Amino acid sequence: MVNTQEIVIEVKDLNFYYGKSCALSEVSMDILRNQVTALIGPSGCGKSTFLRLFNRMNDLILGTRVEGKVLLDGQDIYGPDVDAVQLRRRVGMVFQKPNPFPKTIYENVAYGPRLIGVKNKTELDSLVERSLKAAALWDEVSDILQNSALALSGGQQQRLCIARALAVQPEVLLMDEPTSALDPIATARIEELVGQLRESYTVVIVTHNMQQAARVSDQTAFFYMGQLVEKGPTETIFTRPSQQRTEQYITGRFG
Ligand SMILES: Nc1ncnc2c1ncn2[C@@H]1O[C@H](COP(=O)(O)OP(=O)(O)OP(=O)(O)O)[C@@H](O)[C@H]1O
Repeated sequence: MVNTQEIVIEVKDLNFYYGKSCALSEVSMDILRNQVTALIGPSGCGKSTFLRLFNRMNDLILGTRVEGKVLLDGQDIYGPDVDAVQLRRRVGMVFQKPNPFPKTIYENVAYGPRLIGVKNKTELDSLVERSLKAAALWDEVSDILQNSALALSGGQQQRLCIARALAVQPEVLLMDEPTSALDPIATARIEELVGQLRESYTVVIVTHNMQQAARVSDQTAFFYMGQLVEKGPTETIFTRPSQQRTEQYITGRFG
């Protein structure tokens, strides 16, 4: 039985800067294992910046600076001895627009495992199958694994990107508006998939769509102008938020 109150990521007194501009201020938050946490808030409030802290993607942007701590399983991921490439194996990411490599479906999923040294064909085949099954794509592609990934539909490409992220067996999966480029049917499939992923992974998802946050997440965090206004069980945030600003946002009074 999974302990759903176990903390996987702990953020403490975090400030984040793009040059001199402070994008996140004094944020402290726990992310619970095997739960889906949604990050919501108006455009520019810092959701994506916050998400990208967890796999140090912001490091790739020149002039950025982090103060405070981000602990993954108790280890400071901004510590001097942390290898960001290793970290990104443990904390996978899926982006707004599906971005498969211009390779076969099989190669897209096998890419990560190959990079970390999996060479055995049987082992690779089984990892590819397992990852595609976990991403709810196997039934649609098992006969066409050698076809180009670019020939798949947008929704299938996004599930392939999820399979690619899962293939290196991460602990945490970050999703930055993963359905914003998809039609309603493809969106519904990804939402259903997110619900299944929580059984094996911890998911943190940025979404502009409040109905989506309400449908898929266990926990919701509301950000406003670089600050965490409040975070709690999704049902509570959407029915009895403790802050007036949260209520105004979720009832559509500002966006
Ligand atoms: N690469 C960057 N360089 C400088 N400032 C940035 C950069 N990326 C984001 N910002 C600024 O940081 C703040 C937070 O941006 P962020 O993209 O995290 O917000 P967001 O809530 O995800 O917005 P959206 O919902 O529009 O994607 C904004 O003021 C934005 O202009």
